[in-house]
Amino acid sequence: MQKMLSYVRRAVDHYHMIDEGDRIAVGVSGGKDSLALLVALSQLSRFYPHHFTVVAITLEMGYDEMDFSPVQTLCDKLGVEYIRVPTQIGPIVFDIRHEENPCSLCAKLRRGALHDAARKAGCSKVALGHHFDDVVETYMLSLFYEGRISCFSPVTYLDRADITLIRPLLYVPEYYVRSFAKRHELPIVHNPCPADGNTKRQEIKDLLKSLEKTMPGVRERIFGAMQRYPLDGWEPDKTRRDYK
Ligand SMILES: Nc1ncnc2c1ncn2[C@@H]1O[C@H](COP(=O)(O)OP(=O)(O)OP(=O)(O)O)[C@@H](O)[C@H]1O
Repeated sequence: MQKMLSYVRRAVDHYHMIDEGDRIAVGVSGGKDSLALLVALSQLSRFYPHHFTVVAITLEMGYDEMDFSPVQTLCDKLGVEYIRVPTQIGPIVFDIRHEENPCSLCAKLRRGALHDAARKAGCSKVALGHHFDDVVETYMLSLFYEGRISCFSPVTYLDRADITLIRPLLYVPEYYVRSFAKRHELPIVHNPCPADGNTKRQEIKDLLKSLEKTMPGVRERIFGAMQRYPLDGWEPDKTRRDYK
C-alpha cells in the first residue's frame, strides 16, 4: 500500500490535483484500474494535508450479468459512499445504433453520464483510472496514427460541465496496478462488452513491449519527454521536494 500511496501522492502533488474541501467522484467501472484508484484515494484522504472526501460512482452499462454488489461491500469497508447509476449505454451502442465505432460512442456517452452523476452528487472533481502505460500508449497512438503530439492531461477543467478531471494513477505502471489488485483481492467485475477492444492500442502495447527488450526504460523516457518538452498541461511543479 505504501508504494501505491507514494506514486499517487507524487502525482497529486506534482499537478495540484486536490484542494482543501474537495469532494471527488471516483469513476468505478469495476475494472482493476478504477478499483485500485478508489482504494488508493480513500486511503490518501485519511492523512493528506488537504481534507477531501471520496465518492464512488459506477455507471451500470445495461448488462444484467455485471454484479456490483462486491464493490458495494468494498465501499462499505472503506467507508466510502457508493452511487450506482443505471444506464442503457451498452444496448444503445450495440443493439440500437449498430455503431461502426462503438468504443468512441460508448466513451462519449459514459463521459457525459459520469459528469452529470458527479455534479448531482455534489462533486466538482472526477478521478479517472488512467495509469502510466495508458499515458505512454495514448501519446504514441496519436503520434503514430494521427501525426499529433498530444495526450490527455493530468488535470483538465471542463468548463461546460464545470468539472475538473484528475488522473492520480499517472505515475503507476500497469504491472503494479495488476499486482496491487491481486494482493488486495479487489472485486473485479467481469465486463461482457462485445467490442474487441482497441486493436490499435494493443499494437502499440506490443510495440512498446518489444522496444523495451532492446531499449530498457524506453517508456520512462517517452513519459519524461512529455514532462520535459513539456506537453500542454504536463509540466510538473518542480518546486516539490520529491521532483526528480
Ligand atoms: N462504467 C463506468 N462507470 C464509472 N466510471 C467509469 C466507467 N467506465 C469507465 N470509467 C472511468 O473511466 C476510466 C477510463 O475508462 P476505460 O474504459 O479506459 O477504463 P480502463 O482503462 O479499462 O480502466 P478500468 O480497469 O478501471 O476499467 C476508468 O478508469 C474509470 O475511472
